[in-house]
Amino acid sequence: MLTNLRIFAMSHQIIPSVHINNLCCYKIRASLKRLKPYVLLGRNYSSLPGLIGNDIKSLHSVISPPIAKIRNIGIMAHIDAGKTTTTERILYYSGYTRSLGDVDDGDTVTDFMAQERERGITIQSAAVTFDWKGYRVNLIDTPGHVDFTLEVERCLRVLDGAVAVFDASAGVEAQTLTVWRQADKHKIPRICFLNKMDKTGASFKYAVESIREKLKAKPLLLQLPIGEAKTFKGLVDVVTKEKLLWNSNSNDGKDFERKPLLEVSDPELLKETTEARNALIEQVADLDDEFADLVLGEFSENFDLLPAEKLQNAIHRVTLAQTAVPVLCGSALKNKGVQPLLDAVTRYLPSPEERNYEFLERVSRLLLPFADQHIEISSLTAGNIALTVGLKHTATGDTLVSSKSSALAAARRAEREGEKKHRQNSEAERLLLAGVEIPEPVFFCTIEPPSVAKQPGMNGLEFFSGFSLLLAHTQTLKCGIIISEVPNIQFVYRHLDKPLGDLTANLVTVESGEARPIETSSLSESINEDAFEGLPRGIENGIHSAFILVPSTNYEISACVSRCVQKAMKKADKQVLEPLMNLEVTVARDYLSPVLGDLAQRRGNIQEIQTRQDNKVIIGFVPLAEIMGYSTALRTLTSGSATFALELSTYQAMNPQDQNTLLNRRSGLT
Ligand SMILES: Nc1nc2c(ncn2[C@@H]2O[C@H](COP(=O)(O)OP(=O)(O)OP(=O)(O)O)[C@@H](O)[C@H]2O)c(=O)[nH]1
Repeated sequence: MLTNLRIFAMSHQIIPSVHINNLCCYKIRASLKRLKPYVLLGRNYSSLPGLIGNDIKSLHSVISPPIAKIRNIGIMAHIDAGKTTTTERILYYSGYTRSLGDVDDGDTVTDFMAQERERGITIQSAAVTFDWKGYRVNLIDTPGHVDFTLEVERCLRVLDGAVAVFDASAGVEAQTLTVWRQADKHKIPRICFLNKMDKTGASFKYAVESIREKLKAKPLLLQLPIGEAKTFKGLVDVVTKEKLLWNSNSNDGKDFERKPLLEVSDPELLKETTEARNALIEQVADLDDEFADLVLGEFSENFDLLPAEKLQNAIHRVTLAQTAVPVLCGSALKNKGVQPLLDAVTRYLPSPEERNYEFLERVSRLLLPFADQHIEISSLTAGNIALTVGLKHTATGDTLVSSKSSALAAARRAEREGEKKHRQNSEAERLLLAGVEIPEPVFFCTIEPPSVAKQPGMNGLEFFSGFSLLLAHTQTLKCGIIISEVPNIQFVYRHLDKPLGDLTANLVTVESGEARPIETSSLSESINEDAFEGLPRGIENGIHSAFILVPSTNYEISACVSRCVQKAMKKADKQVLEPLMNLEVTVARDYLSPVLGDLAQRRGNIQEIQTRQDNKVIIGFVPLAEIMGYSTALRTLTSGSATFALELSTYQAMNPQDQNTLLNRRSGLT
């Protein structure tokens, strides 16, 4: 039996979680003989779903729900849209917790790292499992901060669906676009939740328009808000034509009433809802042939007679096909709209069997995640997310198989499928699980512990597979967010111990098959034998480093080659290209001038200043070299009220003056 796991590594504890998908009823059997559930209870948790005390029988129902009843979802958004707050409400209403956690009080379940609680932001993804109306939901809360884009990417790979949370007063923001594109890449069906409907400036219409315009998505309005900002008190279910009002005496939002809209009591709202429902039916019929046939046949005369269930089934198919996105609204903080969101998750997002995965794997030890707590289990049905421990050599992006022969069989099948180029959803696509796409690195440095004693603190970095990933994470480190585990960043030059001989690098051009020397560089110190083992790599590194102006290379060979290329470039007409970043800064009107002034000093090129509710959004470009430490500067300039997002745009030619300054600085002249 060919097996296949998706590894989802959880922080630097090196606990990869495993997402097992399968169309049929295979089971994973762990080699563990003992079945010993252990749960470390911290905050006020209810018993885990289906688990009463240490009842092992009920544990089986915990770990073996039917695949059709499983939802593996992620919550994604721009920073501060309210993902963690929404997740907290979800956990509370599902009975997973008995008290409401608050980001602002630093006691949420999913933001369990000390840094997360201190800063009130999500840094690493947390997975939790709970039940909702007979469904098993595995949920991952992902970070919204631009520095942790990679963390979002590795989560998306294991999800079958996602809830995109928006701040209803801001609509689509810079980082929303990034995570939306990532979800597009992994073909993840989505639901939009317009959160913060209670906030001053909240606008349902504005947020929906921004989804249409900026995300180029087709919003399906499944709800309408009753009131906005201060007057927000509930919502209308457009599909069933019911109003949902939250009891103002209920602090936790658990109690709400669902009533049909009536002509006598709500004539205006009923009219508005009927119009919205008719528009929704037409929109879905345009996207789903089966539903179009139904609507045009039986119900063409009167859409009111169309049963809600038929419409819901069609919305599910459209969501799965990703031709449109259901839009819901609410206020997580004020405890409104979260239960209908959960209903929508189970109703519209796909189960694992509706996605195209087929294989599973034998593993030695399995754990079910409950944020920072884990329960050990012996087996797990396909379609779940679980953790496995002790895999020393695996990293994010790896695919585990049960044996070499199954891996070879998979590779052969993938190859065969690869030849059939035009087939959609090919077997190859299903066999070769998507890797993590690492953002292009923009910083280069080497990190070393200041002493051997500090080495264990850095072990977590090993888990980031590959050099470039480490570089990508350096960006995070530079921004000063995960500092406590990692020592200071320094540029490090390596020395070789055993002298062997001198090295000379010659740079030549080859014209009509004839080599003509351009430049020569010799190394004054001697190098040793070992250095020659990595000769091709060293040469490549040297040329690379000469062009991109990194401060150091790994080996003396590289240094010599680099110097040679740099000398040749000095003689030539050279043009330095520097990384240029797309920048979007959201700032309160009062702080616009100082922020613009600061950007001018940073060689910023402002393209547009938009008005978004009470805020101004500055959109433009800025050279990466000028934006170092920007988060601290911006915080100081705006008393911490502004946010910004950065993304590599392109490499642009520097003007002669800036280029001279840079080259002089690099050669130590200034
Ligand atoms: N008015 C209002 N504020 C909210 C709502 N939901 C969340 N907030 C506030 O918005 C801020 C950010 O909330 P979080 O839940 O941490 O947002 P997040 O998206 O998880 O943030 P990151 O994980 O850092 O990206 C907090 O101060 C919340 O109290 C809401 O529905 N209404």
